[in-house]
Amino acid sequence: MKVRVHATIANFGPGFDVFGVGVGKPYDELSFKESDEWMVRVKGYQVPENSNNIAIVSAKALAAMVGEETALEMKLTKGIRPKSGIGSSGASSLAGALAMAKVLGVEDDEMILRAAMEGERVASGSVHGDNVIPAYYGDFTIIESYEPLKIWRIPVNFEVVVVLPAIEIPTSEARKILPSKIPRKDAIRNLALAASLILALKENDLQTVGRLLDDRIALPYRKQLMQWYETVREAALEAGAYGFSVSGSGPAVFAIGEDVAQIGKVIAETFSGMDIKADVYVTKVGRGAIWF
Ligand SMILES: Nc1ncnc2c1ncn2[C@@H]1O[C@H](COP(=O)(O)OP(=O)(O)O)[C@@H](O)[C@H]1O
Ligand SMILES: N[C@@H](CCOP(=O)(O)O)C(=O)O
Repeated sequence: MKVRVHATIANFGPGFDVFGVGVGKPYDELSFKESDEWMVRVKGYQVPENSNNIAIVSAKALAAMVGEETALEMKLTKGIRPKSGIGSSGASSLAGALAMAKVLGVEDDEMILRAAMEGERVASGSVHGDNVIPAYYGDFTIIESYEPLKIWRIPVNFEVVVVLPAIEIPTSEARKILPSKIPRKDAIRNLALAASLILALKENDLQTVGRLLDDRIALPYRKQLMQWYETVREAALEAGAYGFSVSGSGPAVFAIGEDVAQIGKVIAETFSGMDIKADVYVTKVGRGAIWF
């Protein structure tokens, strides 16, 4: 049995820790079977091949929730680079939870998601569901609350380009640098951007969605980790992007527009001009986890 879990764009502009959406590539794939002892083998990007692998962490969390001590033998094909900003830890966490759910016959969405978030807790030092939740559903998701877990879903299916520069930004580091308080005017601005973006999304008005891809909660502070941000953003907009922003905690960036392939090419060329190699993923949003 195999499960494929796609990358995600968390935050999606003004929705820090609340908005997220699944994208078609890259993705992790996990094959698994019940076993007498825990084992994970990894191909692709290197992550731990022991109990520190968060696919094991979340699989164990799900088994514990139902009082089982089942172990799995897993083979992880790691297609999403860690410390990328496109939900690498979230994808593997969800894959592990889904694997255990399949073996134990658990179909409760909330249980699977909460188990997956335990993997995120280990990877990033805090529980945030804005990778695992959109990775599960694929839809554009809005997390209203965690207790109780209340999620709003907006089906989406538009083109996006994700560009991943050869830079690493651990999510944990990108969260540590955030202030515990922000100016009221910035909170109000983000409220306005987020509410307006949801309405534009519901109307499939992508030009307006693009215009609203700003953020005053995390981006102003994280730019210190991405000195290149404004240069790349300007190049994307000049290439015709409706909007551009950082994916998750970065360094991956994304853009929407008429010709996302051309926009992605220009973004990669801009990085290249700074001697930074970048991978370009021209894909679509709205891709959730799939069994095959
Ligand atoms: N299966 C896994 N997939 C991704 N990261 C893993 C996995 N197992 C352990 N890790 C560790 O979790 C951390 C994930 O880093 P993080 O910055 O959260 O990635 P991302 O921002 O891409 O989600 C890394 O230190 C990585 O080595
Ligand atoms: N809301 C989180 C999202 C982290 O996403 P990742 O893909 O960088 O792990 C944050 O901004 O810290």
